Amino acid sequence: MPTCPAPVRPLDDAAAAELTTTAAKLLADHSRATSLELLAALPEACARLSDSVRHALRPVDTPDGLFVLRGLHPDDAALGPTPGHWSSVGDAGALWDVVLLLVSSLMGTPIAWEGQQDGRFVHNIVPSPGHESEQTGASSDVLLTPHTEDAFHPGRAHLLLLCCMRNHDHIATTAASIRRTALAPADVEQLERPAVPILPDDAYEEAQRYAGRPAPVPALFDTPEGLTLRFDPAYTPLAEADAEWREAYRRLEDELARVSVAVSLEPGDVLVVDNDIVVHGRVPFTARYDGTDRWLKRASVRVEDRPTRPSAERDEHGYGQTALTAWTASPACSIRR
Ligand SMILES: O=C(O)CCC(=O)C(=O)O
Ligand SMILES: [Fe+2]
Repeated sequence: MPTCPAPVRPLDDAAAAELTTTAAKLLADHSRATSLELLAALPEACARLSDSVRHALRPVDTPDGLFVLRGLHPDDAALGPTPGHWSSVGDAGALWDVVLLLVSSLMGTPIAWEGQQDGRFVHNIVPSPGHESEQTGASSDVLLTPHTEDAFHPGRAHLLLLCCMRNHDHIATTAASIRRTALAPADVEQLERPAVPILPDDAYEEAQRYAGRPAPVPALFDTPEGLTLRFDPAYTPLAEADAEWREAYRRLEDELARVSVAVSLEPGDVLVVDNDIVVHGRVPFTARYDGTDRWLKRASVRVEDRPTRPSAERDEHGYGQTALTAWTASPACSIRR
């Protein structure tokens, strides 16, 4: 896999300063990055940002289905030690939560899940003791298998944003674009057929207990701009599919592996991934557990009215999970802060 394969969108010093100053002011006005009032203030704050920031955050515009925004510079010492678990992050790196929320809001609407990381709109991805072999962001020893983020749910993000706080060991995120694959038309046709469901991943304990019948979903969808995909083999009961579908799925996995790139994020980099075009994962690594581990902040963004998904998704139950959106999130929602 090539090591520096993603299109880089540079952010000049003035644009970077604009984002961090705006974020610092929002944080000073609302005291916490998790404040609902801060979320509600994001659109107005974004409206005041310059064209050069806006230009850097134009939609993903290549078949790579991703880009790296480069030019932000977190102060490693000021961040403090990498927490050992998302639940102990507290306010660490809160300025970067707000920067990421601003970047997200320029591209769409940030979303959160009540059932994940306490309903926070910015998740912290850190290796955690006891979780080394899971298929979640908290793992380390295992390859995090390429997946569509929140593939089990019709309300999943259109864009996934990963902002790097720290990555001393240059641990790569992997990314594979369906638009770079060369599948036979017969395989595409097979995989456009809803054969098996995608089940909630281990980050959603409540959804995993949902009693409703899972709906079979297609892995591929044809759009005027090209194919999109919904893919999470680790949570797909492949044995329930017929042989033809399974074989086509295996060839899809092989093609995605063939075109996969490894993106090692530097502190301050924001990787923007189109969740309809690209599956992402992470290479295995040995966690340090000494306060200097890799640390990413993650946001999920909806971009409404994109013709990238089959309309049948609207009838799915989503295993009882509902995405909360930043502008309409209100204290009535049971977000714990
Ligand atoms: O650690 C990474 O690079 C990616 C982890 C992941 O899949 C995620 O945060 O959604
Ligand atoms: Fe992921």
